[in-house]
Amino acid sequence: MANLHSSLPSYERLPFKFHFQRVMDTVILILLLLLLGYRLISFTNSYTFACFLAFLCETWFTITWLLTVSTKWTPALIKTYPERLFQRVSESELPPVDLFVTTADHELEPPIITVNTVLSLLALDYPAHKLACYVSDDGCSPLTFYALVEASKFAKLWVPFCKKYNVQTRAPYRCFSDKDIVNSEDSSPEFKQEWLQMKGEYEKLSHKIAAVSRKPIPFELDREFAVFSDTERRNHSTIIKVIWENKENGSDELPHLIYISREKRPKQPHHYKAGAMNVLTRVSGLMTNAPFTLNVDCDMSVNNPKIVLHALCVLLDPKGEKEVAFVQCPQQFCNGLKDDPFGNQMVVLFTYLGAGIAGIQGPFYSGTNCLHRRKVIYGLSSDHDIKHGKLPEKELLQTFGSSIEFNESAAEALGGKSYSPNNNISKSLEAASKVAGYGYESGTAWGKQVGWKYGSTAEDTLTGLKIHTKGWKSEMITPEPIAFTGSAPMDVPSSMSQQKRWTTGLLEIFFSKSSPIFATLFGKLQFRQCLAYVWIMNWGLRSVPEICYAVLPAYCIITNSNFLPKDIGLCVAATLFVIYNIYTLTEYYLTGMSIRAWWNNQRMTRIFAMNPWIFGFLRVMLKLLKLSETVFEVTRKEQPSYGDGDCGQADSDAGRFTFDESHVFVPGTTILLLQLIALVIKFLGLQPPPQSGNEAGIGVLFCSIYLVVCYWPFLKGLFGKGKYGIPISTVSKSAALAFLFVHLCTGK
Ligand SMILES: O=c1ccn([C@@H]2O[C@H](COP(=O)(O)OP(=O)(O)O[C@H]3O[C@H](CO)[C@@H](O)[C@H](O)[C@H]3O)[C@@H](O)[C@H]2O)c(=O)[nH]1
Ligand SMILES: [Mn+2]
Repeated sequence: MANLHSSLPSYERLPFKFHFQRVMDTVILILLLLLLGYRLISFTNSYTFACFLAFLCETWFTITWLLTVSTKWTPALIKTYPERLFQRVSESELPPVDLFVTTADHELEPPIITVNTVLSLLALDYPAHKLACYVSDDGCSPLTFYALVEASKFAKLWVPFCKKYNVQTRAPYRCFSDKDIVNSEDSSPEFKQEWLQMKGEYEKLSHKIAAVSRKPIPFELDREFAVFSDTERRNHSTIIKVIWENKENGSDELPHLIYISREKRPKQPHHYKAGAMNVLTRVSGLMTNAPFTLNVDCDMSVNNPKIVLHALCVLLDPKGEKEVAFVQCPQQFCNGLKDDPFGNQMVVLFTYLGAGIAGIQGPFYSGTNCLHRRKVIYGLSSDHDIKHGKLPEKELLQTFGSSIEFNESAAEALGGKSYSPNNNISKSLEAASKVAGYGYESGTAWGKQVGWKYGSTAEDTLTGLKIHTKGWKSEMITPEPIAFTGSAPMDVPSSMSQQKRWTTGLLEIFFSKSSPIFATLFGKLQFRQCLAYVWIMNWGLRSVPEICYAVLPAYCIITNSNFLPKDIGLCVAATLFVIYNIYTLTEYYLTGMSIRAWWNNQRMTRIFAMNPWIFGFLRVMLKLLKLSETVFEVTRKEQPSYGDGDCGQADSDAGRFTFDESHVFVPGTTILLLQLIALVIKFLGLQPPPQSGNEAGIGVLFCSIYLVVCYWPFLKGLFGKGKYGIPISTVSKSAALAFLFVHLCTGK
């Protein structure tokens, strides 16, 4: 029986079919093709510029839809069975895992957030002596360091408490905001008492951190902090501090905790997050060299303490061992505002497109919540043949740089299967400092063939794409409860800048040597996986037809012309509109979302497509013309204040649209003003006489009004005050653009 059991796979990929979706996807595709066909035929007797432009835009939308359909067509679900894993691997045989956390700015990312993430990692249900947690601080902040030192003291109480009572949510602020835990009838008085005690300790910890953040740290008082005394954020030497070392090698102690702030020098490129990840990879390679790494952003805390075991079900499975490079867990958000007002929770997107991609070559690497194989990060392809230590020394030097110690560890990781924990923590400090220096990578393969890839602000998608190109698969796992939870941007400007960065980064990849198209032609990227990558990279390109299409109704009303097809063609377009909306609404309903959430997402898709995406597109164009470089702007994270709500967000105005001075709001405001001007012209009867019976009819009017409804938050913003109002500078720019447009249309 035992044998039979041990031969069962520890994970399964279960394909399934969304029948309803397939039918609807196909119907919509057919309608789109009919519309294009009608347009082509009607061009023979009536051709107008507006119709031609509309045809081009609709062609683009049809291509986008085709990519969507292909991506969603064969969804799959991965099931993991940790109990079966233990039939094959005993607890003492479990491999070590290195944990990476990145933070970059103690103001945009308050240290208490990082602390919670780190605590949730230290408390993972996994032998502690096989874990090592490395925190990369690109902000070189003594405050972050201080917070981690204090957190490690608290961890000595917290981790045993979590394990003793099998607490499920191990990020303290989330645990303490869940009052049901302690109010439940099942909890023992002893637990309740300890819970309150822990809560008190956590409060002390957060007060300490808050107090220090209000005043400068007195470096001279504490030798530990002296290294920070003459540092500037972008000009300092490497700082590596072993905050806690698990010297006893005990499984019930705490995992190692190491703070790293890599060397930075002014004007030297540091490659943002990708650069930080490569330093983490090298330093950990010297210190613990675990065959697997788990990386999270500073705001993504563990929600399922058994997650490493679930991921290992895939990574250690005989089949997974050969095929699967990384295991990705979805990004889910615990601070979700009601009805997703800013359309950034992406629930429906993850459910359908996420499952779809999982059924092809596997999920994209999304930068966080992911377990990688170290040897794949070091550049191994799926049909590799490197045996232990077989890589010639010269090749190692050219690939991995000049550190002999690191090259030894890399050779071991590439060839070996040594799963026993290495413990060279303090001994490796000097070598570690060297590999974290800014010049270390020059002339090596870091950022190109090995490690996290440079050249895109979506380093995650690029790195994952390179791995898929080598023939590896990836798997998406969704255990119960969900693996990690984080925070989605809480306001519109942050969402906009995040969308802008994503579009920029994705489009950068599309136009580079690493483009998925080349990867399919010359590499091992599967064809439909390529289409899935093109689908997501198409965001930036889509902004152009979206904007043209939104300008068309205003143009047609102002000039009294028409861009919509006539007769049957108009029926097709109208049916398409109705079916598309009913269909998307059903998808929201099926995922348990409200009608409001559906509408918010519909309108935010239009707003994202026409605002941040176009800036992403323009930035990449400028980069291609070598006129500017792209940068990674860190998203602001909200300070958690447990006690109210799930993630501590209880602002009554949360969910209201806010604006800032950024250019990102100019296109939207202009489009809105254009529609308003057009509607005024229409209702005052100021339109010119129609040309050859082609006047702007009810359809055009409907499109214009629909856009005003989509831009309702902007309309309110025109009259709002403070951060709720669109700044005068933005309104003036948009007004100038709108009037220029009207002038060009009418010649007046
Ligand atoms: O110079 C930098 C810039 C950023 N980061 C870290 O990168 C992470 C992601 O940054 P964030 O501003 O939170 O970006 P998001 O848009 O939320 O991130 C998503 O998109 C990024 C790519 O654009 C991925 O790297 C992330 O993993 C993914 O969660 C954070 O932990 C930052 O501290 C650095 O370490 N160094
Ligand atoms: Mn983030």
